[in-house]
Amino acid sequence: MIVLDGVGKQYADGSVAVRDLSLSVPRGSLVALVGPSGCGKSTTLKMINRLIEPTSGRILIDGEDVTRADPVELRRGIGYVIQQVGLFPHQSIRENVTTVPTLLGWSRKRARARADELLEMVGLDPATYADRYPHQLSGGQRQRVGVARALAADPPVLLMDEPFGAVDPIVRERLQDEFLRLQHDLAKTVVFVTHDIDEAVRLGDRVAVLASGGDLRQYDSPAAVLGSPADEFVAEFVGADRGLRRLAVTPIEVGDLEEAPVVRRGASAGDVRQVAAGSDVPWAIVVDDDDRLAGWAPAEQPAGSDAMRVRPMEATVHRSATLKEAWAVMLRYDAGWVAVLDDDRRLLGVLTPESLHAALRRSVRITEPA
Ligand SMILES: Nc1ncnc2c1ncn2[C@@H]1O[C@H](COP(=O)(O)OP(=O)(O)OP(=O)(O)O)[C@@H](O)[C@H]1O
Repeated sequence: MIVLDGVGKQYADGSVAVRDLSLSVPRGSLVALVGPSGCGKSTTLKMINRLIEPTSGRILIDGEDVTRADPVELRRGIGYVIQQVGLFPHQSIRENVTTVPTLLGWSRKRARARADELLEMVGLDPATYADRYPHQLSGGQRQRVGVARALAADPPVLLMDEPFGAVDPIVRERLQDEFLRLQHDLAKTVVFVTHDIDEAVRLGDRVAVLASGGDLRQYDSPAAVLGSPADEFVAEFVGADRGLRRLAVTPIEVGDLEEAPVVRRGASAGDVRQVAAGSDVPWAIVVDDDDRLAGWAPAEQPAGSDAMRVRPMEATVHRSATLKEAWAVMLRYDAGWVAVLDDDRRLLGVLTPESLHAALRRSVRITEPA
């Protein structure tokens, strides 16, 4: 756990970058510091690893005051990833990744094995990339190396300063996804600086919105920052389209789902008509004997045959999807509803535009401050 306790930084010229910031970052969670340019995000981050010395307050990592620690020792326990990666141009990718392990006196063999493991982990095949030099990589690949290097000595804490800021939006999204997957497995304590609210709500377990001078205006879950901004500044910063953004950070919950009329595979056209008549939709979902989705059947079945006509069901999402993904699927298939499935493609229920709206409202009620 990282605790900032009344931390401040006044530069020698008298300018105050951070006035009085208190914030706790729970162990294993990712906190995104977000705010407009010049509000003190980078200064705050650099005070944690003492690239900048605070002029007031205390910073504790697992109860230990960082200002009492030896700065070099301290930095070895803290991974640091910055936008312009800062790879050494004349060293191979493998050598870059093993910088800290080498400083720590690891054997060549162990450091090499670790580098290969990490390159693999960030999606770079070591056989292809380990012996290349930084200029032989794309911007996105260099950022991955930056992440691998920061993780090399398996530090419990990671500080990331706009790490994906220098790449185009599509690569950035891919890097964010990859990083989320890594973080899911590694559960580092991460402080992540960005000026991009979308990135902050996508990655952060919690989001800290800062105004000029490191003034903490809201520190909350992404859904709460978007759904109930603490003041005008936060509302403006998260944007007028925050409602749309909320879709992306609100997961589907089984309680949000509606029940749909269901028939088993092998049912007759008459069964479909009967089941649909008992509900207010002109269709039924078809499942097999294990409740797995098999398709859907329109209530209007061809005349003259009692065999049920089943159509393939494409508008589906996994239960781990967000409301945004569900909405996108609904639009893509021009469907009035999507089926929500578990890992075994068993039907959990359906989501309609109405239930989607209700789910969004629910998410704000839950996260609204008491
Ligand atoms: N060495 C310095 N001397 C004086 N003032 C500084 C110094 N470094 C930063 N500042 C000022 O401190 C304030 C905070 O800077 P900081 O880099 O922390 O902002 P930031 O929120 O990370 O901004 P950005 O998103 O633009 O990187 C700014 O007003 C900046 O001009």
